[in-house]
Amino acid sequence: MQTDIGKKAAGEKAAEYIKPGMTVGLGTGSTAYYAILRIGELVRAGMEIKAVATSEQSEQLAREQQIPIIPFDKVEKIDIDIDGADEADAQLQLIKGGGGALLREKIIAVAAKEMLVVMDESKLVKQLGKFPLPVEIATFAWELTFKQLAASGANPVLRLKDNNRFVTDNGNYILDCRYQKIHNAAALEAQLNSVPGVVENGLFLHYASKLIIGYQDGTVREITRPYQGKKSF
Ligand SMILES: O=C[C@H](O)[C@H](O)[C@H](O)COP(=O)(O)O
Repeated sequence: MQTDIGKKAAGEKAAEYIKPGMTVGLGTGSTAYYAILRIGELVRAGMEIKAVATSEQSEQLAREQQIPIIPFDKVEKIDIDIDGADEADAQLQLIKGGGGALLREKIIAVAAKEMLVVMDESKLVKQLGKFPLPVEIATFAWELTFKQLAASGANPVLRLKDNNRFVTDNGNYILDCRYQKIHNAAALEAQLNSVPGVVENGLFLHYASKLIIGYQDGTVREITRPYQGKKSF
């Protein structure tokens, strides 16, 4: 598939930032997939790193690739998190969670010193919001959480998979909220977080330090945010 050329280029480029001794956050999705494959090659060639995964799917792939996954009580730092995005703007604000991994992804992104976002060119937008914003919610009385979000103008849709309710790795549901355009992402994030039953939202506003954008001709472009003094723990 042609778009995979861009995803592959971005994923493989991100792996170049990994140095021996690092602890690496492994993202989720079809672009992070290529980064994990490349990291697997580096590990099998002798590079010593440790990793944590943002989903069960990525953890399984990492284990297949012989990437050492460490338990969270052994994590002393996370040097780099490499993850995909569903949308990103030039300010490095993101929508994530198209694959349902947003909660674990945000926990790792917050903990990491650097977050490298890998994506193909189709994900770069002027304004966030065309991609429906994933909001992870508790299953308890989810219908009431749904109504609260609907009343706030979120136009939520309960995510399904094979005609059943989609359930995240954490046992929650996802509401895909259709805003079309998000004018004030920070205000929206605060509003969503104030609704009881909302576990996490897919807005990642302050975490990415670099976008690595892959193009269909196999080239990449990087957009870097000035260092913000982010420390792991
Ligand atoms: O929940 C999934 C993640 O946020 C993914 O990183 C995001 O959906 C992008 O995935 P992909 O690279 O497959 O488009």
